[in-house]
Amino acid sequence: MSLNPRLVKESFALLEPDSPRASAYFYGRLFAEHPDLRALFPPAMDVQRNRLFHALTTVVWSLDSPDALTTYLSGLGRDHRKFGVSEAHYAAVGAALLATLRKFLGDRWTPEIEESWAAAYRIAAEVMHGAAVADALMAPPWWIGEVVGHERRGIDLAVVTVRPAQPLPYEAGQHVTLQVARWPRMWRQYSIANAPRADGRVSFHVRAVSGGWVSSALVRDTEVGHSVLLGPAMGAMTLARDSDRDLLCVAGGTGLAPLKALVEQVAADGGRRRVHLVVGARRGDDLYDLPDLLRLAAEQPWLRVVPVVADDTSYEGLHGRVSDVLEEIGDFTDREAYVSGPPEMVAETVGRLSALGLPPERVHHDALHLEGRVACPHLSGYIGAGPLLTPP
Ligand SMILES: NC(=O)C1=CN([C@@H]2O[C@H](COP(=O)(O)OP(=O)(O)OC[C@H]3O[C@@H](n4cnc5c(N)ncnc54)[C@H](O)[C@@H]3O)[C@@H](O)[C@H]2O)C=CC1
Repeated sequence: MSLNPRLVKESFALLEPDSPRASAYFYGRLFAEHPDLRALFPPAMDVQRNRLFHALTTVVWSLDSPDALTTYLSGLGRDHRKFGVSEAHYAAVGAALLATLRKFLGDRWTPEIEESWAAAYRIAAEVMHGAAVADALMAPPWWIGEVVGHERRGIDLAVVTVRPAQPLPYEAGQHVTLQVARWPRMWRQYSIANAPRADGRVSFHVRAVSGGWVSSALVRDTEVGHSVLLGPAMGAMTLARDSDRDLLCVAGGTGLAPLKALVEQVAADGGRRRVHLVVGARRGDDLYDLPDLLRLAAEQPWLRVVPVVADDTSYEGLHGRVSDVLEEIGDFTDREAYVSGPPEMVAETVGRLSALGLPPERVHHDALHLEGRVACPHLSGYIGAGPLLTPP
């Protein structure tokens, strides 16, 4: 069986307009044929449905970038260990996926397209399963963590610090999935907001969003001493090892978390790169971490923090959306850029940086999609709840 990336992409583009119905059909068929698999997923499947298509989009559009695809799928495979996914599950998901594509493409489905999808799926499943097997030799499927800090920084925002019971390996800029005792099987993604610390503690910036069960529980019902579960670290928005360029970090809201981790990493590496950290918020009082950032900037001559507020005329400082003020702040064309925040803000900022002349390989982003947020089709990343494509 051979893989033709063009056929996979073209046929997937035909399916995209029908993605909500196709996703519902996929899960319906999967659970009808394998009722035992239902127990791996959370009771509410809304986030899950987006998640499947987001992951498929990432895989399909990365078919021509084998390294990025392998990194993504390996992370996914390691992450799926926490669901107790087995090799047989991969086969069940593969069959349901092909059945879904066949049904929704109708007479546009050809034996060549089927062959290409089967090959793509087989390769993806092998990478995910292989990474999971290798990971099982050295790491647990999930980590138990004790909440050791809980700071309310606003009506709907908290900085939550957790100490994992065992060492949790990660790099600055990565994210993990997190589960609270109150909502079993409901995993949500959060970036770790600090560079690795000697005592292993990890901090998260959490905004309680409407309809966000896990984020609300973390902000409103979590106290020091509570336990949470953490999945393995994932994501490629880490410091580019082969570059010593100065950095431009552009944050929107709690998207600040991974960028703060990168800033701390630059400090841990000796502060040899200049960093401009542009921090966007809707209102002045949404700049929930500004005192800490300004303290860091006062200590570190290589760091400049630029707060920007979009919707608050009483704010005494720079006004606008982060994507619109970059040119005013400086010329960043020779820098390595990192962008994190709401999907629309990431898309706008990435577009603006490209228009300003930054080549795409120097613009890093890792669109996270937390509860209640809609995926931005051309950005990579994946949503975290139950198993995804569960495994192939
Ligand atoms: N908590 C975490 O660990 C992480 C969160 N994120 C994402 O960051 C986002 C944070 O949400 P909130 O704190 O509620 O932020 P928010 O919705 O209050 O927005 C923050 C900033 O983004 C700007 N913005 C919004 N829409 C824009 C657009 N279309 N173009 C340009 N700028 C725009 C706003 O002007 C503001 O400066 C969420 O989407 C979350 O998924 C991303 C990475 C990590």
